[in-house]
Amino acid sequence: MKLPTAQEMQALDRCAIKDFGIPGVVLMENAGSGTVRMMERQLGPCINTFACILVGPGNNGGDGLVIGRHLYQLGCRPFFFLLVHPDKLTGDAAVNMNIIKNLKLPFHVIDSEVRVSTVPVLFKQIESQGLPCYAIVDAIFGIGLKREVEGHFAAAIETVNRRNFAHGVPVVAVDCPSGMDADTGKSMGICLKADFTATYGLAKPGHYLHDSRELTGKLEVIEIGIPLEAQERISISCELLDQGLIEHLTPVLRRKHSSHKGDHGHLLIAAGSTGKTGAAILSARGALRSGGGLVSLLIPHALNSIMESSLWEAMTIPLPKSDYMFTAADADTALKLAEGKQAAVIGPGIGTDTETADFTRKLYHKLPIPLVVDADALNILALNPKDIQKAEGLRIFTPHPGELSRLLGWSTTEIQENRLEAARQACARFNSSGSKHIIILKGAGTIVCQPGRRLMINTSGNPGMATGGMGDVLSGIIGSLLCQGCEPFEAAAAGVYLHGAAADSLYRNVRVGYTASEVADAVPATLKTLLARDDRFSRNRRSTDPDNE
Ligand SMILES: NC(=O)C1=CN([C@@H]2O[C@H](COP(=O)(O)OP(=O)(O)OC[C@H]3O[C@@H](n4cnc5c(N)ncnc54)[C@H](O)[C@@H]3O)[C@@H](O)[C@H]2O)[C@@H](O)CC1
Ligand SMILES: [K+]
Repeated sequence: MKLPTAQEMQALDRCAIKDFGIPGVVLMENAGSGTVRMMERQLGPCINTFACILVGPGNNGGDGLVIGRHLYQLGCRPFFFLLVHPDKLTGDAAVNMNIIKNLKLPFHVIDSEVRVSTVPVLFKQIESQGLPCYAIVDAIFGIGLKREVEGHFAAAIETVNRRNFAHGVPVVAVDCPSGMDADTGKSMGICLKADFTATYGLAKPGHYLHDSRELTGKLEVIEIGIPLEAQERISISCELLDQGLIEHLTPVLRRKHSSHKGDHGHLLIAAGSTGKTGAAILSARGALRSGGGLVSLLIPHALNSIMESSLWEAMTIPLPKSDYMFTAADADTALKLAEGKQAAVIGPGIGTDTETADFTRKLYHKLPIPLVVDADALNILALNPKDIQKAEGLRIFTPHPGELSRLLGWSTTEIQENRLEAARQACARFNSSGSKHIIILKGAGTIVCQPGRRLMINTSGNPGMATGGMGDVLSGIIGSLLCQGCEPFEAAAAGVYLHGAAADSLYRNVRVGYTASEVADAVPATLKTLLARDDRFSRNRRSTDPDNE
């Protein structure tokens, strides 16, 4: 699914109205009626209840008026709380206000902080008439929010968030919770906390970024009649990364019956130092568990026995001049060992010693094959970010916000509040003209971005993943997908989705306490589930295939 920014969504609306002749008021009617259908699906029938509808100054408020009218049709009594004087509403919102007046439906103007403070009292008065409250509808601001929320708007949002006057009453947000920046998910001073959000036409990036899950609640996309042709005319760069990506795992999932290990790629991993040998093991495990044919692990020679005893399936290559950490004197050997491999990973657990930094920089600049650049390798590059553009082969960077902060010189808060922009900036800075290095900005809603390509926000994953070693596993998964023949962007995106989906399979039984190695071990079953869900892979299966047993 495409995720338009506020500006792109406005362009889509305009295109539907101007190019296809669909009146805005029709789109608004569809938005409102669709939301009421969603409410009845989620909350049950609304007959013999009342609803409080907070109406803002723009078209989001107009949607709220339509919602109230449709609830009324179904036997619910709507009470409108207008945050602007009704005479100030314009366009389609004014059309709908006129209908509310003609129907003589009750409304209260709460256009000052003092008036907002009367909302709980009015609520109790309505309640005392003997009807239960069905829902509070937040139609204050949608994608037209322009600045920090202040004054009586902020007071109204705070009143709903406190909800001490309406315990247990569900809050339904219209398009996005008021106060949320639809592009970034950032709260603009204050943001309403919804239980459900009905968003129109397409979801927006903000619904998947920052802390928006807590603000948005359960999200549903309501079809409002914007023609698909309009989507083809408006360029939308951001997309949702979901299981639709499975098709890009074709090289991994479709194996010839006669395939052998040499058909599934050979990955080189440079990882580990004293105290961080686990990072190397986890990266190799991620690679092997996602179907990699062969994995060779470069390791400082004094640590080799640990690797040999822990990793049976990977080959370890002790580097002779590196004792407990990688040294520059082994860089040429490592470059030589990369010959014949399809991809490499560098960084998990290597530390940032100056010798290791020289070793890493040499590999980073000289390796001609695609290289996943992770963890300490990113911290090493951050010491001299200007050099990042000078690389022989394609690079896939996998920073978490802290690592990207060092690379970009932004604070982690700035990155978290502007995750899409941070990923775009990194893409611009790390690429020179013609290069296609990929950025994976990790965290809730991991972003995958490549110049001239799509920008994707991941939907898989859960808070249980916030524990050591998860990133090491991801680096191995992506390296392995590269080796198996996935295109770089697809390897990055599908790898991110697969990693999160494997963790989600564990999260179904436990919330916290599962480990990175368990996530790696969950990858094969996750791949099988993804395969089973996708018809393209189940078609043409023969009765003798193991899956049919
Ligand atoms: N044809 C369309 O354009 C459609 C629009 N729809 C709805 O319309 C919404 C967008 O409508 P608008 O563009 O009117 O925008 P909004 O209704 O989101 O808000 C804009 C209004 O709020 C004011 N405002 C913005 N930030 C403020 C702040 N911080 N403090 C105080 N006032 C502030 C603006 O001056 C303007 O009056 C969508 O989110 C959606 O709910 C839907 O009805 C579908 C069709
Ligand atoms: K809203």
